Amino acid sequence: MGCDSKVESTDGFVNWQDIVALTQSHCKMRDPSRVERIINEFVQGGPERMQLVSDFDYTITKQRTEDGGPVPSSFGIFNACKSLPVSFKEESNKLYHKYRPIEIDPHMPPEEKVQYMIEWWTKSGKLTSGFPFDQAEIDQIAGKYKNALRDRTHELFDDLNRLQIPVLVLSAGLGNSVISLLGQANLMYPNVKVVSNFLQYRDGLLDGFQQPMIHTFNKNEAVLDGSEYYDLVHNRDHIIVMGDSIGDADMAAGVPASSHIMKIGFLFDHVEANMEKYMNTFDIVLVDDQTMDVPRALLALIERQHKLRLAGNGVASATLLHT
Ligand SMILES: C[n+]1cn([C@@H]2O[C@H](COP(=O)(O)OP(=O)(O)O)[C@@H](O)[C@H]2O)c2nc(N)[nH]c(=O)c21
Ligand SMILES: [Mg+2]
Repeated sequence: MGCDSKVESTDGFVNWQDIVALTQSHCKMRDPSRVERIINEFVQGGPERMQLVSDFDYTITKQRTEDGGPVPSSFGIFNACKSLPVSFKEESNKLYHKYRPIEIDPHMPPEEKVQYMIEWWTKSGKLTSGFPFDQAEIDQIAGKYKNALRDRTHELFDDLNRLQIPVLVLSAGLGNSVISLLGQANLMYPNVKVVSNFLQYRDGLLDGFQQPMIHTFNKNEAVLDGSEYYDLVHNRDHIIVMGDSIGDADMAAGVPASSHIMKIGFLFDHVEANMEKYMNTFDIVLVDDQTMDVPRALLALIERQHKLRLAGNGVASATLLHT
């Protein structure tokens, strides 16, 4: 259905019920009035105050494809490469089976998990060392999944590029796969930055991951402190955060407390069991939504008001259908 917005207002105020994408039955909001307030702040602030932070795996890629085919994670794309030594695959599997249950253990407090996660990413880096590896292998596999991106991802990235809104793709996975897939899908616009774990080479052989290590518990904007990207976005206090895991909601941690943050969560697995947690964590929960329609609807409103302002018309007085 695209990002239709049915907005009729004489004072520029947007009612959430008029945003068609938000009225869909699979779009859930704990507090619609809060969502409405933030949208109006975004609309009034304009594109120059906006930034978007997104997870990659199962947020930019789909959680479910039309043909039911699986979508590998960024580490999964690497692990599917044929030239990897058998011992690498075995050891890496062992690590996964040891640490993944800890990562998702609902009883262990996060403070305790951090050490285990650092251990996992460190051991994984050590394993990813000492053998030759050609990026072309990742490119070949990633290329097969260009169509596994959410519907209208291209339109979303076009919107963001046109509005010059910085996009941070933050992934605790493997950056080489992320960049490869986004690049082959022609989405690596100049306003897109990928912060993730990248392969490092020494003397022609793999030598683990480059620093800083990005794991599930430091996967937020604080890790950017002092970087060029931080300088670019630190004045942009209107933030859209998108993710599919509960931890993704914290990706804007590190930005000034006064910021307005809209957290969008894509929920697919174990919907009933997870619903309450997602509703308490994200402002908007999208259940089995494999599109970018909701973030696009927000951007359409921001762009519409921006254009009216540029045209010398301070408030929205137009009726705009099917933008
Ligand atoms: C170190 N390490 C971490 N992971 C997983 O990769 C995920 C990357 O984290 P993420 O960027 O939050 O991606 P997500 O969208 O999949 O949540 C983590 O949640 C871990 O479960 C890993 N997965 C594989 N296959 N191999 C690894 O070495 C490895
Ligand atoms: Mg994810």
